[in-house]
Amino acid sequence: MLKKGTETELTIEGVAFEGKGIAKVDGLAVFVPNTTPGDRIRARITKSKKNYREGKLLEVLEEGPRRIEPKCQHARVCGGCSWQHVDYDYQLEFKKEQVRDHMERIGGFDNIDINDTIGCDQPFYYRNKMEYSIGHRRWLSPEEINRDEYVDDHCFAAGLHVPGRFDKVLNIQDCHLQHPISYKILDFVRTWCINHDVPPYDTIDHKGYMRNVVIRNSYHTDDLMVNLVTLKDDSEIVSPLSEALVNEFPEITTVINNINDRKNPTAVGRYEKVLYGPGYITDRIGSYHFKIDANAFFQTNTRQAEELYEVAKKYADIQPDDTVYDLYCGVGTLSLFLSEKAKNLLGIELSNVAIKNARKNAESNDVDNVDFQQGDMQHVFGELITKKYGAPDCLITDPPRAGMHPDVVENINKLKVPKLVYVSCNSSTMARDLEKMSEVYDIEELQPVDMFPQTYHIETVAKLRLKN
Ligand SMILES: C[S@@+](CC[C@H](N)C(=O)[O-])C[C@H]1O[C@@H](n2cnc3c(N)ncnc32)[C@H](O)[C@@H]1O
Repeated sequence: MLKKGTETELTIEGVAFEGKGIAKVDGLAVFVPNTTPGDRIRARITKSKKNYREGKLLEVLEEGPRRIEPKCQHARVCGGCSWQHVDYDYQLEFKKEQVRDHMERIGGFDNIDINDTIGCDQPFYYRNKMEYSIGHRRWLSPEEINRDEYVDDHCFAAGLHVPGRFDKVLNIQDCHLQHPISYKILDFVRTWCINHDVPPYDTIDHKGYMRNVVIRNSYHTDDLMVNLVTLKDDSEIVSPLSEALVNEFPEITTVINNINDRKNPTAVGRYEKVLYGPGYITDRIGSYHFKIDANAFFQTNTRQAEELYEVAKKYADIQPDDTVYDLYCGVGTLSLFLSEKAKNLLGIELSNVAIKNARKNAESNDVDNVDFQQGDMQHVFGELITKKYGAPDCLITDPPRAGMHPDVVENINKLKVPKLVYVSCNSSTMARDLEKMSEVYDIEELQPVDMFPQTYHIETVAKLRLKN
């Protein structure tokens, strides 16, 4: 039954991990992306595992009540927004239920209260950075694939990689994630390169020239950066392109050229040159300003980062005598935001570059009650550091998707911190960690915040207090 390749009709009953719709056939789960509860669909089974199947949506026979028409023509193929076909209120409801499911199933917490998800005022065009790829082969549309004749996919393709395919680029015509000027700039670069015989990067043979176009814009100011990532250092190509861009789009405030001659498909070059303007943009989070260069980390949804930080600040309830720890502090944006009321704050972070930026950010904002320590949390955070900086009255932890190392969790338990705030971009690992902390700390409140509308990702802030 339901072998790979079988075509079948299914009714979607719920939503599972990564936002895929779930149907049940004789008790067996079938996961189908691009579907929503209540949809009656025709699907092809693409993966047959012992306990589940995966399917590909072929046709929606009857639409579920929460299905809407995606805004973007690329929505079903592109990896950028997997949830554009779901009405935004339902996205928020689902995200809350996903946190509940993880807390119950993984954390073992029953009947837990979870606040309604804080939604994004602007569920489209919310990103302040897009990293577009350039390739020599484009992704074909389903109609082209199903045609009986050969379709040549070689071209100057500019857009986004289809999930799991790094050799082909979806040649996008529009995008609803960043301000519309972003894809207009991309379109201009594509046309200019085609007209001037500038070759796209060939991922297989490691040849060609143009690799990425990265666009960063500021939310609070009018700064706009275009970063042209190329395989070679050739100012005869890139300088006239930069001039043409600035002439066409007076909104551009700086143009950078990152030269990446490595095979690694990153948009971070071995070195960079400033072609126009100051070489960075500036933005704010709350009242703190940040100088953001082409490769600096910065929260990608500025407005919603402020919402998230406000929740963390409220839950931290910092008092003037408090020593605060900010674990996994990145470039110190949250640390600065929280430093205002604290006696002192220590940020700890693995990345050397991020720590250097955190120190610079503190200096340029005249914040002198913060300190930053570089190192792997598992080894740095513990008795030694608390002897040096004092025991924390309040601790914020914002780990990567993998959550915290068990030794870090154990140290937090040993420290018995009066006020604890856990910020998480992955509620399943957060639930796992909170379960290990449940003998020492009580969960007082859980707040999901939607940083990435049109995707299944959800950020959650947990307020924890030491048990009496
Ligand atoms: C979710 S981000 C934190 C973002 C930051 N709090 C902010 O608001 O911008 C997680 C951070 O953890 C850092 N990180 C990852 N593994 C780490 C480790 N083993 N030790 C210390 N920091 C680590 C990453 O470099 C990253 O900056």
